Amino acid sequence: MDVKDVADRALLPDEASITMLQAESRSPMPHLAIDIGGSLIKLVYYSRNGDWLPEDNKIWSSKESLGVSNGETNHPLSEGRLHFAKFETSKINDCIEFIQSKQLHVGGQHHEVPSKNKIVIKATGGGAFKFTDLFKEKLGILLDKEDEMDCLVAGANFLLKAVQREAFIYMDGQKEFVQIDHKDLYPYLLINIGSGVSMIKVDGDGKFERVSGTSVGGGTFWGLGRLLTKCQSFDELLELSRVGNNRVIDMLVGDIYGGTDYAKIGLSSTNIASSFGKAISVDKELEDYNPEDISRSLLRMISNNIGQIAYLNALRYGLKRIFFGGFFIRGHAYTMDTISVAVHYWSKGEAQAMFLRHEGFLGALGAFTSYERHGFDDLMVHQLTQLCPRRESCSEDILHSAPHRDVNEEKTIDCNVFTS
Ligand SMILES: Nc1ncnc2c1ncn2[C@@H]1O[C@H](COP(=O)(O)OP(=O)(O)OP(=O)(O)O)[C@@H](O)[C@H]1O
Ligand SMILES: CC(C)(CO)[C@@H](O)C(=O)NCCC(=O)O
Repeated sequence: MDVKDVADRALLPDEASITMLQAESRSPMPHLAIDIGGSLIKLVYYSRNGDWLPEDNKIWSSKESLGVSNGETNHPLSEGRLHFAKFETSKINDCIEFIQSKQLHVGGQHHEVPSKNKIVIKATGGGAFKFTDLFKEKLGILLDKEDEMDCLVAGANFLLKAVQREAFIYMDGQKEFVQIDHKDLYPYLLINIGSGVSMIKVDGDGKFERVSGTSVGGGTFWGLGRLLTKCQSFDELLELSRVGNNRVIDMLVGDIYGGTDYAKIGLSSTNIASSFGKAISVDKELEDYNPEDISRSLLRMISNNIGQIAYLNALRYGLKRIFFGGFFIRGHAYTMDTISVAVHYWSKGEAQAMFLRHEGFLGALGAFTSYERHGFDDLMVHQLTQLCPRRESCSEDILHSAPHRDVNEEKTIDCNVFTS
C-alpha cells in the first residue's frame, strides 16, 4: 500500500452526520469557536445548508423518534455543517482576514453582551489570552475564554460519542475504525500532541485530570527539523521523513553489539539503541547527512518517546485505551505507526493506541460545544449517534485548495439541527 496514499486519506474526513438538538427554543446555533495554540490556530464554525426549507419540504422529526422522549411536539430539522480550518499562529492576520471575509465574527450574532452589543466568541488555547486585544481591535469581538484542558476533553468526548468512524487503530499500514461503546468509553487516556504534549486521564464528561505532559512534542519536531534540514514548511519536513532512513543516523543495538541481538534483555540488533547516536561521528557534519534521514530519525525519536510516556501513564492508572490527538499526528502514516508500535511494544500488546480523524480540532470543538445555548447533553448525543447512518463515502470541502493541502484546508461534518 502506498504510504502517501494512506497518509492523505487519513486526513480526509469521511462524511459524517451529527444530529444536534438545541436546548433553548429559537436560539440560533453558535457560529464560531477558536483555539489559538502555540503553533496553530484552529477554527470550528457552523453553516446552515441554505435557508429553512419551505413548510412542505421540511424534514419533520420528533425527539421521541430519537429516543429522547419528553412529550414535546415535533420539530423541523435543519441541515448544516461544521467546518474546520487552521492557520499558523504566526500568520494570525490571515486568520483574522478569513473570519472577516466569511463574516464569521458577525454571523449568528450569538452570545451578545446585552448593553454593549459586542459579540463574544468562545476561545481557548494560550492565544485566547495573548491575542485578546488584537481580536477586539481588528474584529471588534470579545474572546470568551474557555480552559484549554476542559475543551480538549469536551472535544474528544464529543467526537467519540457523536461522530461515526472517528477513532481508528493504525497497524501495519492499515487503518481500522473502532466502534465506540458509549457505556464503556471511560476511563481513557487522552494524549494531545500539539507544540507540547498533554496527557489527560478522562473519567467522564468534564471529569478528568491532566496526569502528565512533555515539552518534547510537535514544536520540537518542527523546530529542530527546520533548523537541521532547512525545510520551509511542516508538511515538507513530514514528506521528507517518508523516504528517509533513520538507521543512517540512529545508533542501533547491532552497531554496538557487532551486528547481533542483545537477546537476553529482549533487544534485537535493529532496535534503536540511541537516537541520533551515529551523529557523534567526528567524520561527519550536518551537511553530510540527508535531510530525509534526519527528518525520519527525528520523527521516530519524538513519536517513540511520546508513545512510551503515554503507555507508562496508562500503566500508572490502569488504562487500556489511549487516544492520540493534536496536529503533530497530521494523519501521517509513519507517525501513527511509530506511536502504535511503541504502545504495543511497551505494553506487551496489552494497550492500544487509537487515533482521531479530527485530531487537531479537539480544543476548538470543545470550545464550540461549550456555548450554553447549544444545549445538547450527554443523553442526546448518546441517542443521536444511533441515528447516524454508517456512510462509506468520503467528502471534503477544501476552501483554499492546494496540491498538498496547505494550512488553510477545511474539513466539514454534516449536522442536522432541530429548531422549535
Ligand atoms: N502546517 C503546520 N504548521 C505548523 N505546524 C504544524 C502544521 N501541521 C501540523 N503541525 C504540527 O502540529 C503541531 C501543533 O499542533 P496543535 O495545533 O495541535 O498544537 P498547538 O495548539 O499549536 O500547541 P499547544 O497546544 O502546545 O499550544 C506543530 O507543533 C507541528 O508539529
Ligand atoms: C503548555 C501547553 C498546555 C499549551 O498548550 C502545552 O504546550 C503542553 O502541554 N506542554 C507540555 C508542558 C509540560 O507538561 O511539560
